[in-house]
Amino acid sequence: MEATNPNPSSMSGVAAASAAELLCCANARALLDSVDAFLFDCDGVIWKGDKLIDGVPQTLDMLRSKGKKLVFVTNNSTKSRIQYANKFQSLGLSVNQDEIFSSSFAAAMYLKVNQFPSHKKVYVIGGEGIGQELQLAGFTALGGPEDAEKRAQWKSNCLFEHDKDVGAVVVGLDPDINYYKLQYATLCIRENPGCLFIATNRDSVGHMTDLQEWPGAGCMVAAVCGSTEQEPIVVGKPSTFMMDFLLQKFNLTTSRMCMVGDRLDTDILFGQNAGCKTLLVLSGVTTQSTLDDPSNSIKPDYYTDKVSDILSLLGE
Ligand SMILES: O=C(O)COP(=O)(O)O
Ligand SMILES: [Mg+2]
Repeated sequence: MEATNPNPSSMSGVAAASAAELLCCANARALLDSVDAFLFDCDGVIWKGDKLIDGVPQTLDMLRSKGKKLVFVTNNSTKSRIQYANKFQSLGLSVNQDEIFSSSFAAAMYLKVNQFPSHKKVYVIGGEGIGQELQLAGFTALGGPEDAEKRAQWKSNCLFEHDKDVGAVVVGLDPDINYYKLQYATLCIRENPGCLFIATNRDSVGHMTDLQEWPGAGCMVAAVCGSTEQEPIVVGKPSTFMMDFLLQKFNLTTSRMCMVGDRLDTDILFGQNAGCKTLLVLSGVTTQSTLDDPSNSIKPDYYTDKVSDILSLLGE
């Protein structure tokens, strides 16, 4: 089975030439006038864990009232699109499932567009969201939350069995990762001929709760890279794989879109890779000093503290 990396160049980093501009009244107005759609990252932009960031509902309402299309693109794979729609609703935001693009959905769509055979199975290191999206796409998922309590046994004359029909391993954020899952995924990738290794994303850390950052999917992916000595196909940001779905769904032009995110190496690079305008918010994992550090080559077009600055700067 052949499958290609959806966007190999995206991992190398694309440096924007000019320095980021602080968002102000004048450029906020110009930005609003020059785009038809805003793509929002979620963790660190819309919410932190289960806590909404101040001013988000009013800002989204204002943008919608001006006829802007709003789309939500998250690398957090723990939920499916249906589960995300419920989360938005529980936070008082009315967002349709069709407006949400999660890396869990991207993993299932990657298999679909690459015609992954339906008789093959997918082993998952990750949360419920990946399994749900795989099922909705007609695939059989193994592992995930079901293997949360399993223990690998080191006993002589005892072979760790794995399913030879697993044709892909998907690795995402998994708070219940364990040695059993690592052995399972490793055997599939190393021993099942042609088995794909797909990563939902490689974020180093994220605001899984409102008060602090936690290890992201990058560390789960790194564990499997370590044991298999293979590099994964990454379907989440900064790969533009999800962008293709988004553009198919909504009739949008990338140069008239603005990606709003809190990470440089995923969100801002994703926006730049696709040819969108980019706005970094400092309400998540990136600090002003990281942005300004001479070693940082990823410069957004604009930056500001938080999403609701758009509202206040426009005097709405
Ligand atoms: O939680 C993560 O790993 C990243 O999620 P985000 O893309 O919504 O910021
Ligand atoms: Mg984020």
